[in-house]
Amino acid sequence: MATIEISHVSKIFTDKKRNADVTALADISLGIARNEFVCLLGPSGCGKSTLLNMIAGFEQPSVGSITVDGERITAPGADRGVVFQHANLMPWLPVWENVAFHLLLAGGQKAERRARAQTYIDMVGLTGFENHYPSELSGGMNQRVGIARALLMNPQVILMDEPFGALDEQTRMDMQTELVRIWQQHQGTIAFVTHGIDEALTLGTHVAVMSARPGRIVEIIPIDLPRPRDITSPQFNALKRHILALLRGERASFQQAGQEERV
Ligand SMILES: Nc1ncnc2c1ncn2[C@@H]1O[C@H](COP(=O)(O)OP(=O)(O)OP(=O)(O)O)[C@@H](O)[C@H]1O
Repeated sequence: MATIEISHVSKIFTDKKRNADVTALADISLGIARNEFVCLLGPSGCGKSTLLNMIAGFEQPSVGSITVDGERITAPGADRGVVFQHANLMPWLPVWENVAFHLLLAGGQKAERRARAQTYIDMVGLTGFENHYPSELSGGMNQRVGIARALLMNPQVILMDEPFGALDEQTRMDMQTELVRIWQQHQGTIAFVTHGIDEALTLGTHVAVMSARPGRIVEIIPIDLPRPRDITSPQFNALKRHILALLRGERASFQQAGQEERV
């Protein structure tokens, strides 16, 4: 059985201001197996974040169900670590205290928190920055702190919502390399939301291409390319061309339907 099982999930939001319903997702079924790294790729507004938020337990499906290791998701839990576009760190706490923040909430002793934090600080390549404050770090380093904080709970799955979206190109590529290394070392299951075709193809064991709203899964593409991935290789470009064609097809049907596009 898959670690994450999304079964016939639809999500309808009620837009109270306009007195209308918005169907964000329609009949999504997707299984993510243990240790898979699945990138959710699709046009803006197709419901990627909504789907991730439902796996996280922040939102509930209107129809269908989501399970993690067979347990139906009804609320957030320590089995799922979440990393957002912005790390949302506590500016008054040093790196190690931010990494061990959940242990602080749980009433853990300082020595234990410090020791547990160090493992993950080392894993994300921040050794030596334990006592720095978030304002003293670059955007990429702050994201590493956010990733370490999510890993510390040793979650079954890590859910990432455009975690590198706010970084410059070079830092983003460095972070992608780091994330693949961490994923290989940590042996986790990852669902990763992105706008970037290159990013999805660089990271994923699979890319789930989604349609414009209401979001559906158009195709789940297994990515068998060797790592580290060569973004200039003919195989990489062939996959990119295929995904572009899928997304262009989606965009054309979206525009024909007379809807506004926000890509
Ligand atoms: N709380 C909400 N109430 C009403 N509508 C919502 C709510 N959250 C999301 N939506 C709508 O659901 C649709 C999907 O939004 P979502 O943020 O999941 O898309 P996305 O693919 O992650 O977009 P982007 O790539 O631009 O971040 C959008 O049309 C959005 O306006």
